[in-house]
Amino acid sequence: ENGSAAAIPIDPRFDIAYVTPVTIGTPPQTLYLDFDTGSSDLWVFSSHTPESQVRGQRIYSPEKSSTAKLLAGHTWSILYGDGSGSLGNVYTDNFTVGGVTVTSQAVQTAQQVSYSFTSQSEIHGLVGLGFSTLNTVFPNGQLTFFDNAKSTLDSPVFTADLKWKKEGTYDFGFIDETKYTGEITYLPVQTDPGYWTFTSSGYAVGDGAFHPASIVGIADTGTSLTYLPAEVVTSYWGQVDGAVDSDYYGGYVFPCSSKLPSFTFGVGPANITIPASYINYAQITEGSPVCFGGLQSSSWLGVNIWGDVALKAAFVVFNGANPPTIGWAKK
Ligand SMILES: CC1CCN(C(=N)N)CC1
Ligand SMILES: CC1CCN(C(=N)N)CC1
Repeated sequence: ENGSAAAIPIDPRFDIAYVTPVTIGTPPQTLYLDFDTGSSDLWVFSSHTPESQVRGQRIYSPEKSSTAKLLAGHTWSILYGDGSGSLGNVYTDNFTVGGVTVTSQAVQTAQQVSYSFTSQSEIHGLVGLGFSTLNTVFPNGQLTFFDNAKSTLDSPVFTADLKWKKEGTYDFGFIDETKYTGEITYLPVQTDPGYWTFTSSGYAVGDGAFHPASIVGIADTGTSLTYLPAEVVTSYWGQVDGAVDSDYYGGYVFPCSSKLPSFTFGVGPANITIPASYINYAQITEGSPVCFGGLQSSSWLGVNIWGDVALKAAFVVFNGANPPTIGWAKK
């Protein structure tokens, strides 16, 4: 059975993250979760999360679900790139996204969440769509929703059609030809250590010359911005008057009134152009004349990340066949 579900920006001012409605258990409990191709744990705020750490989030209560089963003796603990994290225990239960149901999905219930999750009331947990090798459940790692659902889908794929300040979609099991233009260019995926890792063929700043390069990075729906090698981002921000890489603000900032160039990245013989508006990411605080860039340096990260700023410029196919590949199309 195939499915389709909304990817809803959690903030109307800038695309910090997208959430998608899911139902868990019997009777169904609806939560809005952050679908994250950069991790592989499915965890939720729950009746096991201390009240002091819950601030407006919906919670999953396994004790209210007739189909919930404790996965005895199993625990999990995860730390994300931005220092946030969570930990807890594990149940299996019915899990449905856009009409696709997995009847015994490992649902990791949070017993602790870090402050950045407590402070984000719109995110009720995460659905990891990375490779299951990254799953943190101990002593036995669990499968992602996609790995569990794959065999029931017409095709072992899911697609991301994220949008700038608008609702997009995640589709499961099929490729919707109405969501893209031209051809889809498929690239090989390196599945070790477990991200959707691919190699971009280069970049161009605005209408400038294309610079062939091999940029190894991950396609990551769970990261807001795009983080690329220092030489790439310095050549981009070098075209913007007043842009500086600010220690104080933690990245490239620029005068909000600046006219930004677009950014084009190569996908095999094809390319995707990120409009300037997507890179004019947000004012550093409401009403400030200083804006934070959507393109930042990856030098402190140790990995290049094609986050939402890049993904929302494309229609992206996460092909879970053997071997997996990743497809990119304009839209
Ligand atoms: C490599 C890092 C990318 C950002 N992360 C994520 N989307 N969960 C954490 C891992
Ligand atoms: C993968 C990301 C999900 C959202 N995050 C957060 N709310 N602190 C960061 C990690």
